Amino acid sequence: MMDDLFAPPPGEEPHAERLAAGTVLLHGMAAPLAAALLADIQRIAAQAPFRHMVTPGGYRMGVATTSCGTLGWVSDHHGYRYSRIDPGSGQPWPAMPDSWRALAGDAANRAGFAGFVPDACLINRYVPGCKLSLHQDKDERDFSAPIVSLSLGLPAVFELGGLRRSARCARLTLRHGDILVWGGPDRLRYHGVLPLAGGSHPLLGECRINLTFRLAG
Ligand SMILES: O=C(O)CCC(=O)C(=O)O
Ligand SMILES: [Fe+2]
Repeated sequence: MMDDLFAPPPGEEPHAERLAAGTVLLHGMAAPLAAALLADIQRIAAQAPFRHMVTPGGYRMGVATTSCGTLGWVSDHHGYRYSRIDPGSGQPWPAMPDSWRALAGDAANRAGFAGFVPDACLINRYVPGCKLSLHQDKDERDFSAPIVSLSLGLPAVFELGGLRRSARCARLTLRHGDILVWGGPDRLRYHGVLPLAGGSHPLLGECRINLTFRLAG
């Protein structure tokens, strides 16, 4: 597959690009695992289907989301929060696969954040035209743990802003298999995703899936 040409050969370290003191892009780190990750995502989504959450302001999100782990991210007219229960099913969220937790811990470690053990993974699905407005990830209880973000499928333009909404954003392309880690002084940076461009990915088709691993509780 085309994209695999850009993944590091087995046993070789992924190219790590430090973008800021607490922000590292691990190019293609997850590409060799993409098929297994996708099979896990399909299993999780069979139990906790992707849905379009409604923001506290009453806006239906274009991005479709689900979660796995002890806690899942939910939004409704009461606000944004983490919940042990999937409001769609009334059941706990699907378990986070051990291999996902290990991969996220490994990525965090390579970025300089040792000992990261996520308890939540938010799974976002974008189709062409979908975007995610500039925001901070601040619903988690403890900001000492980083955010580990893994991208699959179509490439997206990610906006990396500053600690204030008004700060100028850097733009970077997140490609299939890339893992972006931000933490420490960068943990509360504003960030967002520009409208996804059209296209078709050999493995995922006309979509992009992003996993964000968090320590939420
Ligand atoms: O899709 C992405 O790359 C970012 C997702 C994100 O920022 C979030 O889920 O909070
Ligand atoms: Fe975010």
